[in-house]
This record gives sequence, structure tokens and C-alpha cells, in this order.
Amino acid sequence: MALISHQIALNDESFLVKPCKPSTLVTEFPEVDLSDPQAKTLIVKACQHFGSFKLVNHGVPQELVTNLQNEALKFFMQPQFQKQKACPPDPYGYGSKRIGSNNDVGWLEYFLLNTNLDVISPKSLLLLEQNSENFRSAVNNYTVRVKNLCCEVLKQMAEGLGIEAKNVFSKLISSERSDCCLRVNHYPICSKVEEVKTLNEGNLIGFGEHTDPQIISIIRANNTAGLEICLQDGTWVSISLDHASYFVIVGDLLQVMTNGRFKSVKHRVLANLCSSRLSIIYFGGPSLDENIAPLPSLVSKEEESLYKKLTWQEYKNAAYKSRLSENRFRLFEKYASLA
Ligand SMILES: C=C1C[C@]23C[C@@]1(O)CC[C@H]2[C@@]12CC[C@H](O)[C@@](C)(C(=O)O1)[C@H]2[C@@H]3C(=O)O
Ligand SMILES: O=C(O)CCC(=O)C(=O)O
Ligand SMILES: [Fe+2]
Repeated sequence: MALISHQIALNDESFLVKPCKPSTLVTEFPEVDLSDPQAKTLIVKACQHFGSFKLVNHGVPQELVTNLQNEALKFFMQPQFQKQKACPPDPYGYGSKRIGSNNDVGWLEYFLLNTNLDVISPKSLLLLEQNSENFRSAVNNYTVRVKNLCCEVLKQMAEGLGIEAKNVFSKLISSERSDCCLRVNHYPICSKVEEVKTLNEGNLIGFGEHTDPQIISIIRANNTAGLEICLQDGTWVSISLDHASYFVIVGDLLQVMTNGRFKSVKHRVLANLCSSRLSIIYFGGPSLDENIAPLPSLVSKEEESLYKKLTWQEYKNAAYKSRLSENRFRLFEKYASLA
């Protein structure tokens, strides 16, 4: 199905980001084959250096992805008044151009649902109910499989880190009350290409720089470029993602639980001026009352625990009050208030 070209007015100056450091294409970006016996070692290495990696041979059937993409496109093609029945996002629901509740904007529209039926929010239910049975089953079938994938990847991380209880991370996601969500982002083509080129050296922010607050995020996108990650030296690299691979991102909670061994990576999406982009992201979060702190087995005698304990609810509340690009780690840092 062809992607849609939307007309969104380019009159909001906050889209026009300051020229950012140019991005480079890293050809040797880590790619992990989940069926490779070395996968756990490669995953740990990638999470330490890049806070992310590409994942192939993951076992999620292409059909589930294609169904969800098609249903999502049907949703986005509806008239605005129909989509806006699930607006404004709270954070769940349908959103357009505004991200979160703190004046962040981006060249996109999206829907966000929490997927666990035990804790599903009213807006997520509304979104499911206002759409067809095909939409609901595409969402359900996909989330069941991607959640399993999340757990598999988290088990490999635990094994790779030499942790005895290999379900130490995955049990947080598989719990009945886990706080996981599914987001579908649609970045339309910007029809005013010339205007953007002149005003902003060709850069139009789709989704501004941020880290993901949860444990892990798993991204699937159509073939369109736009996703970038920030390397440790502050340079941005463009991630070329084909339609069959996943991109896995370490979230803030995983950085805390690994006592900083894994890096929660800053990433952003630049809108593509030639073709629209559709991405599907599954965010794996623990139950709201889960205490998050560095795992004792990862804090060696010589080291100290870098972060204090917070529940996911405490961290989530604070994170959702912050701007997209804010450094939310201060909340976890033990010595921040002494500085
Ligand atoms: C500006 C914001 C949007 C966000 C909540 C926040 O206040 C800061 C974190 C943002 C983020 C990034 C990852 C996910 O896309 C998201 C759903 C999340 O959990 O944290 C978004 C939030 C959002 O879109 O509401
Ligand atoms: O759309 C994408 O590829 C990534 C968006 C993102 O980082 C997010 O939704 O948190
Ligand atoms: Fe993100």
C-alpha cells in the first residue's frame, strides 16, 4: 500500500531546528543474528558501545508486520476529525505534531496504546474500539510476538552479562502488570521542500532527540531513512534499516539496572523530504510499582552503585513532566543534589 502524503502547515517555527551537527553513515553498525550462538556476546558489546543494535533472524513473521502497517496506514488515511476522536493523547491516543505535554513538536502523527489488557488505559481502549476488528487483531497479534522477542533479547542480555538468573530483565516485561506500549509513527512527506531547504539547511525534525525511559525499545520501520543515533563523541549517525530488520534501543531503566554498563542511547528522527516513513515501536516497561536500581550482581566490590532506587511509577511521572531532550537521569543519580 502506498504511503500517504499529508499537508501539515509549516508555520510553527519550533519545527525549524537549529542546524544540527551533520550525521555520518556508519557502515559497520552492529548487526546481531539472534540464531547465532555468539548473539549474547555481540548484544552486550553493542549495548555497551552503542546502546543499540540491528537485529536479524528474529523469528517475527513478516505477515504480522505487514498487517499492522496496512491497518495503521488505513488509520492515518482517515479524515482528521475521525482520528481526533482519540485526541489529545494522555499520553495514549492519537497525536499530531505535538509530542508529550511540554511543547515539543515534530513533523509526524502517531498513535500510542498500552497493550496489557490488565492495565489498559481508557484512551487505548477507545482507539481499539473505534477501529475495525482487523485493526484490533493486527495490534494484538503483533504485540504478542514482539513482546516474546523482547523477552528473548533480554534473556540474551542477562546471559551475556553473566547473570545467573537469566530472566532477571525479561520477567519484568512478561509480568501481567507490565507497562508496555506500542507506538506507530507516521512521518508524512513535507510538501514545502524548498522552504525547509532554505530555512533550515534541509533538516526538519520528525521526532526530536531523546532517550527512551523504559527498559527496551524495539523498532521496525519501512525502508525510509530518518532514524539517527548519537555516538559517545556526540556525532549523529544515520541508521539504515531495511523492512525486515529490527532496531533495538537500550532504555533508561536498563542503563540503571546495569549500573551504567549499557547506555541508554540518544536518538532522533529527521523527516524525510522525499518519502514518508512509518515506524512501529514496542516499548518494554515493568509494572508501575516495580523498584528499579542497579542489580547487586553488577555492582562489583571496587565499584559503587551509581543510581538510587526509584519505582517505575516515580520515574515515569517525572519523565513525562520533562521536555523530550531533557536529561532525566538526574532523578536517578545519587549525587546530583550535592553538585
Ligand atoms: C516529551 C515527552 C514525550 C514522551 C514523554 C515526555 O515528557 C518525555 C519522554 C517521551 C517518550 C519518548 C519515548 C516514547 O516515545 C514515549 C511514549 C515515552 O515513554 O517517553 C514518549 C513520551 C510521549 O510521547 O508521551
Ligand atoms: O519513529 C522512530 O523510528 C523512532 C521514534 C522514537 O524514538 C520514539 O517514538 O520514541
Ligand atoms: Fe525513542
